[in-house]
Amino acid sequence: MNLSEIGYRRVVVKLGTSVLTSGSRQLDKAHMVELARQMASLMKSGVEVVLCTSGAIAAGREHLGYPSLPDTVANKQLLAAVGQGQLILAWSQLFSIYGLHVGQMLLTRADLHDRERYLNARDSLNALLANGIIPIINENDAVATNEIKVGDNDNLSARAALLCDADLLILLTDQKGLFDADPRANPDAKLIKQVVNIDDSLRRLAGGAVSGLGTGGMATKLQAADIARRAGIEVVIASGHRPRVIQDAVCKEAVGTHFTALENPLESRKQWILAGPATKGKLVLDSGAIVAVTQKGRSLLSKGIVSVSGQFERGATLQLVDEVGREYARGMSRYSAKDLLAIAGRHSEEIDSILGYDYGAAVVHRNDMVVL
Ligand SMILES: Nc1ncnc2c1ncn2[C@@H]1O[C@H](COP(=O)(O)OP(=O)(O)O)[C@@H](O)[C@H]1O
Ligand SMILES: N[C@@H](CCC(=O)OP(=O)(O)O)C(=O)O
Repeated sequence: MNLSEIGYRRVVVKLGTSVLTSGSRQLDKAHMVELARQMASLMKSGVEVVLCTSGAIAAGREHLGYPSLPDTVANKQLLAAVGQGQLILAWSQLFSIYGLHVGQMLLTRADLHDRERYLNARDSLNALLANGIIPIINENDAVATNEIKVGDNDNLSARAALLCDADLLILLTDQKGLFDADPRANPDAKLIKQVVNIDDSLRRLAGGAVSGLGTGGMATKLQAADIARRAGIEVVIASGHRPRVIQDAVCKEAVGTHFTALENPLESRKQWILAGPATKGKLVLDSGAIVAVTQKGRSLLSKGIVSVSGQFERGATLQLVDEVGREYARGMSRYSAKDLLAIAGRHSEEIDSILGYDYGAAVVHRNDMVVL
């Protein structure tokens, strides 16, 4: 099957501890290599893959010989700190069999909420993918306190899917998908193949049960599915041990539980820009830039900026106005006010020599802009 005809460009695959350990106390490398093979084959067919992997705590326990440590946050951080190195080493070795490099990204909630860090994380992800390198994401457990923790990798993978503008999120676990009751407690539970609406009755089915080493159970997978499908991303929950599971999910075969996406991503991003944080400043555009932005669907370049007002950092939402103050568009700035004061009216190619760095030619990228 020709994957480009299927239409998925970018896929986030989340692997739970239950999949990586196959229910044992150690990383099941024989199984991990098979998952790496499937992901590598997608990359070679032109579908970009972002891997969100759990397993650091399990790998840390294994590496230290299963120490009997009290169940405290600090000890989990200790295990994650030891295990993350082992985990990324394993993935790096397994993907190298297929000629692929990996890049590690350890994130926390704080990185995804702060607009500047969000943009930086997004740029790193895109840079890795643009160079054919698989981004491997996990929560930065060793530094994350409860306030800044996402807390579970299901939610983290959904946020990563939004971050990289994926069109499919695959959550792999130790069950065939979402059942109408916890299959561990109810052997007669039935697989739900299609979900079009996530409501309280569905959330009740997800219960609170968690596999031996997992975090959150189906409840966090449903939260993740809801976040992703509201942003226009399709979601599949399936068994990480089903043969060809990743490839089949990408080929739209009936695999596990499929969640229909609600809206298209652009609409949802527009809503975020309009309903998100208050605007922090204004950019006055010249007439050419106004035509480019409002009629030609272009990004805003520094050349078309006449003046800058407000104090803001990279990532702030700004109003794009004309010389009499009429607002034409709103969008997220890739440069701070200080940077923009220096580069306004200048050609994009000069940015690096003026600032000593550059975040790309677009000051407000098309994808981060709403034309009013
Ligand atoms: N309705 C349900 N359908 C499927 N699994 C459920 C359901 N309710 C609870 N679960 C539990 O969720 C567990 C998977 O979550 P978790 O242990 O966090 O795995 P992972 O490590 O893959 O994230 C399953 O082993 C299962 O017992
Ligand atoms: N960040 C932790 C995993 C947290 C988590 O959500 O685990 P899981 O439910 O197995 O996906 C780790 O690497 O051990």
